[in-house]
Amino acid sequence: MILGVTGGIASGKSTVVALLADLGAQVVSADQLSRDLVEPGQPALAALVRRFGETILNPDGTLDRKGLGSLVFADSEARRDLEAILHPAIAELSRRCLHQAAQQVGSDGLVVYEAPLLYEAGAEDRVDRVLTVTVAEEVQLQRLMARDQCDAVAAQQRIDAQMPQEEKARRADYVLDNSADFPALKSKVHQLFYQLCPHAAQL
Ligand SMILES: CC(C)(COP(=O)(O)OP(=O)(O)OC[C@H]1O[C@@H](n2cnc3c(N)ncnc32)[C@H](O)[C@@H]1O)[C@@H](O)C(=O)NCCC(=O)NCCS
Ligand SMILES: Nc1ncnc2c1ncn2[C@@H]1O[C@H](COP(=O)(O)OP(=O)(O)OP(=O)(O)O)[C@@H](O)[C@H]1O
Repeated sequence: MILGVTGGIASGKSTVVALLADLGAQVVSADQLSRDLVEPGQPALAALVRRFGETILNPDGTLDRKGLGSLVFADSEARRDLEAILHPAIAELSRRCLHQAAQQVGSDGLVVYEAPLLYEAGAEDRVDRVLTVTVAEEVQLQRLMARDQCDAVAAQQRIDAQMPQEEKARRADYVLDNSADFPALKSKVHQLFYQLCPHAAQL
C-alpha cells in the first residue's frame, strides 16, 4: 500500500511521516527528490539558470533556495515556470523511487509518499490512498514563521500559493488534524498506522 501524505505548508506532514517511519514505513519525499534534482551538475539546475539567470546561484554554484523562494512566492508566473521545469522530473523520479520502495516492503508493508502538492500536481495516481494533515490557520502561520524565521507576509504568500487545506481534506481518504500538541499527533498517527497495517499490531 502506498499512502500519499499531503496538506498545507507547515501542517506537520514531515512530523507525521517521521512517526510513520518509526513504525517501519518506507518513505519517499517529493521535497527531498526536488532538492536532489537541483544539485550542481543536474540538468534541472541548468534549466532554472536559463530561465531565472545566474543570480539564483550561491557563489559555490548551489541553488540559492531562499532567494528563489522569495522570487517565486511573490510572482505566480515565475512559480508556474519553476514548476514546469521541476514537476515532470519529480514525477519521473518519484515513480521510480515508489516502485523500488514498494518492492522492498512487500505486500504487507507501508510506503509513504510525502508530497505537499499531491493534488496541485495531479499526483494522486502515484498512490493508493491519501492522508491530508490539517492545522488551524493561526497555528499554521505561527509554526511556519517560527520554523522558517520569516515574517507574516512571506508566510502568508506561501500558504496562499497552495490549494486551500479544506479542499485537500475534502478529497482525502483520511484526515489528521495537527492543531494540538505532539503527543496528541503521535496517538492519532499510531491509530491510523494500525488501521492501515493490522498485521503490524501482532508483531
Ligand atoms: C521554491 C523553492 C526553491 C524554495 O525552497 P525552500 O528550501 O525555501 O523550501 P522547501 O523546498 O523546503 O519547501 C518548503 C515548502 O514550501 C512549499 N512549496 C514548495 N514549492 C511550492 C510550490 N511550487 N507551490 C506551493 N508551495 C510550495 C511546500 O509546502 C514545501 O514543503 C523550492 O520549494 C522549490 O524548488 N519548489 C519547486 C518544487 C516544488 O514544487 N516542490 C514542492 C513539492 S514537490
Ligand atoms: N503538534 C505539534 N506541536 C508543535 N509543533 C509542531 C507540531 N507538529 C509540527 N510542529 C512543528 O511545526 C513546524 C511544521 O511542521 P512540519 O515541518 O512537519 O510541516 P510540513 O507540513 O512538513 O511543512 P512543509 O510543507 O514546509 O514541508 C515544524 O517546526 C514542526 O516541528
